[in-house]
Amino acid sequence: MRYGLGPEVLRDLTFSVEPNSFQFLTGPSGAGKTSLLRLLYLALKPTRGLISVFGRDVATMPRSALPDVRRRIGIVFQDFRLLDHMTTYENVALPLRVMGREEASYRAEVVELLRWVGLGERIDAYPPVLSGGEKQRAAIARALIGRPELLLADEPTGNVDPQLARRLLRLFVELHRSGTAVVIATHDIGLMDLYDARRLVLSEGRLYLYD
Ligand SMILES: Nc1ncnc2c1ncn2[C@@H]1O[C@H](COP(=O)(O)OP(=O)(O)OP(=O)(O)O)[C@@H](O)[C@H]1O
Repeated sequence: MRYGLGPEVLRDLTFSVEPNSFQFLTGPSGAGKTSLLRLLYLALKPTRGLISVFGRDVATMPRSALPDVRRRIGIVFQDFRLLDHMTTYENVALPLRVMGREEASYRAEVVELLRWVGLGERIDAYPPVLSGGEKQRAAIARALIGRPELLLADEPTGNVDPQLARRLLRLFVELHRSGTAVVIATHDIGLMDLYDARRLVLSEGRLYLYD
């Protein structure tokens, strides 16, 4: 992967994320973690090389197939990407609304998840008035609500205190136990030490696997 005429950001990577697996993706700032997650989310195309997602080659996938593939992926962006004109509840419920579900069938589920991530009091608040940590938890809840087959999370505990980080990690582990493949990009060694899992380590554009 390279951006424009810049240097190669990622090179000679070979790995797979197995269904129902759990892994941390780590490496120093600028090592390419976000780029790798964006490649897996099909938000970027590799300059060279082959990526297949859910068994389909990304290079030959028609644009029309993208929404279906993305619906199977939950993603927590580093900058949250919440919609400011929707309440916390509406942001989190959005993936279910897009799937065409009736509100009556999911309202309780959304409220329960919001309570779980500690946003029970912020259900009707709009993102501009949320703190960084609250936005992060709303972004996590939105990524989890559709029970995706693959969860990609970019520094999902970067804005919360260590106690809440542990709680969120537990949520990711539970999701994994219920059948989701989880990839968590993080710098936080303390967080990784809390859960014995595979580590994908990026360094100078290359990937080292510690199973
Ligand atoms: N849109 C872009 N255009 C040009 N270069 C980019 C772009 N996005 C990222 N890069 C470069 O690619 C490299 C990898 O960046 P990336 O954001 O993937 O790293 P990261 O490991 O996620 O970093 P951090 O931990 O700081 O978020 C960096 O050198 C960065 O400057």
